[in-house]
Amino acid sequence: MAGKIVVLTGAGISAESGLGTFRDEGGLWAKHRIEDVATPEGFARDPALVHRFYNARRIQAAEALPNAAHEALARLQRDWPGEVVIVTQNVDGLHEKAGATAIHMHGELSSALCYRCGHRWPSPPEMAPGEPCPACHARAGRPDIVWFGEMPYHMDEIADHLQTCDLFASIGTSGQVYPAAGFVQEAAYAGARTIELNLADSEISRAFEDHRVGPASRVVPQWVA
Ligand SMILES: CC(C)NC(=O)[C@H](Cc1c[nH]c2ccccc12)NC(=O)[C@H](CCCC/N=C(/NCCC(=O)O)S[C@H]1O[C@H](COP(=O)(O)OP(=O)(O)OC[C@H]2O[C@@H](n3cnc4c(N)ncnc43)[C@H](O)[C@@H]2O)[C@@H](O)[C@H]1O)NC(=O)OCc1ccccc1
Repeated sequence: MAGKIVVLTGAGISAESGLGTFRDEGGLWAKHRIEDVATPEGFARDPALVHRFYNARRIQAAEALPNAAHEALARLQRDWPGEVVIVTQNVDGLHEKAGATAIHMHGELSSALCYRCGHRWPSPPEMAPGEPCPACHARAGRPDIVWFGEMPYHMDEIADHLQTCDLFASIGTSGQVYPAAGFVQEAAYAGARTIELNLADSEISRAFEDHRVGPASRVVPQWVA
């Protein structure tokens, strides 16, 4: 019986598609204060600033194309005789553009959320403060993104997959943000083999049995083949 594979992806898998990572040279967090643009407190303080930040990323992501790493994972998900679950920290839609399905634990740029009634709807390219909710009509629209201090999405489903996978792979993530950075321990503890594919060592490289170092567009297709 072919094993079950869980693949965790981070910003590094989309870097070669032209979408900046967070912590690398000239990354998003070098240009923006996390407290201002990626916390509920920052949104309450200055929603216009937060919308500008996500509007720019939403337009960039809409124009971006998946690279060979996204395509290789879509192929693996299609052709592997066992189950392949992609859990992504990314808010871009590049896994889906490559034909794969992914669990978005930190939300999606293409979705808007009403913080009054919880309704979700396809986000307009540009959101503005007081975005009206099409369900309750409150002017309470926000980017459907998990900010720091907020509970990530689909955590129960993800926990089940980590408990039942035979192989856990991590691609393009620095391992600095929890709970995602703790997934390798959960999977290893449940008996899974573990592999990290990254451009450089991460905060959690020691937790992995196997490593492939290099750009995702090269090492992921090689690993899948
Ligand atoms: C800074 C850190 C210490 N803080 C946290 O972890 C906090 C607090 C916290 C919780 N538990 C803890 C335990 C210890 C310490 C702190 C905490 N966590 C939270 O607040 C989380 C919510 C965190 C989510 C925040 N939102 C994001 N993103 C959406 C926004 C947006 O996109 O704007 S986080 C964001 O940063 C994270 C890290 O980014 P990466 O994707 O890894 O990117 P990065 O730039 O860092 O690294 C890129 C990597 O790629 C590599 N690379 C570059 N180019 C390539 C290339 N070409 N090929 C291959 N690899 C490449 C580089 O070498 C590098 O390694 C990702 O998750 C990403 O989504 N919520 C929460 O904990 O809720 C309660 C809770 C309680 C119980 C159980 C569950 C929950």
